[in-house]
Amino acid sequence: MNDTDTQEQEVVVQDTDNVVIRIQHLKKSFDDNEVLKDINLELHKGENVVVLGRSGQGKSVTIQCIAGLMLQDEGSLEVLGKEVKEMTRDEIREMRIRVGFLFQSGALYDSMTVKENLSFPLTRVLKLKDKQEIEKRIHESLESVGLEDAIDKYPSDLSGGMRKRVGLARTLILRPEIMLYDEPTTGLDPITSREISELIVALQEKYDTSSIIITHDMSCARITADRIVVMNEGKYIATGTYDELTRSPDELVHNFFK
Ligand SMILES: Nc1ncnc2c1ncn2[C@@H]1O[C@H](COP(=O)(O)OP(=O)(O)OP(=O)(O)O)[C@@H](O)[C@H]1O
Repeated sequence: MNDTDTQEQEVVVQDTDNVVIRIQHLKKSFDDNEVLKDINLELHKGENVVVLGRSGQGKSVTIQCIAGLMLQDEGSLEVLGKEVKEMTRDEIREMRIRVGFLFQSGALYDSMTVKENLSFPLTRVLKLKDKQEIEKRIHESLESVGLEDAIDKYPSDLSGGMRKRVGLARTLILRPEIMLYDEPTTGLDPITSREISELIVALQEKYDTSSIIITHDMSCARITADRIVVMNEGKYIATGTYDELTRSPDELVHNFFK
């Protein structure tokens, strides 16, 4: 092997280590509705990528494929070094612990208190039995979203922003390495939306997670994104920082930043 070969090999190894999600030529249709036509994306460790796109473009379908909730028709989707379609049931289960998914609704159980909502993933998913450990994790995760006082409340007693925070705490309690956010600020007023966006960044720094954030909220995109990809008609048509895309000559891209 000569010097050039060695250098090339080193570059490839570094790149692989750093990529936590790699999507190549992903395609997905529902009957004759071709939703994902050719999706390509690499999410690097510690990176926050925002996916922007008009309604119905397939942003949610993409993250549902990543989370193993939906199977693609074609293409490759590697999460934490493993091809999702080749994972066994146990591997999918393990992947869903390592990849946290925050749904638009926050998906809290209304009949349970905040504490019960948070202990649920610990006892059901992680099968933790140690009461002290469970209490410790619940307090830690509520503290990280600034909501320790809400521990005995029911979701119906909380504001929309507080419910989002509890949803975040419940996802983070499993200590995921990757976070998938489906429109985390939808339905919130601009100030609360800004607080949630800032919290996403603070938590990403605290727990060293990597994130994909789907949003229509340009303020959320500006605050959270290291990099933005713009999706249109089943493809990613542009990628760059918020500032770079603001200057894009492409009209479709530019329309988001007006
Ligand atoms: N399970 C499903 N069965 C059939 N069609 C589906 C299914 N899930 C999504 N679709 C279709 O895929 C397309 C993309 O939906 P998706 O929810 O991913 O869009 P989106 O870009 O996330 O939109 P929004 O921003 O409004 O949430 C839509 O036409 C939708 O009807």
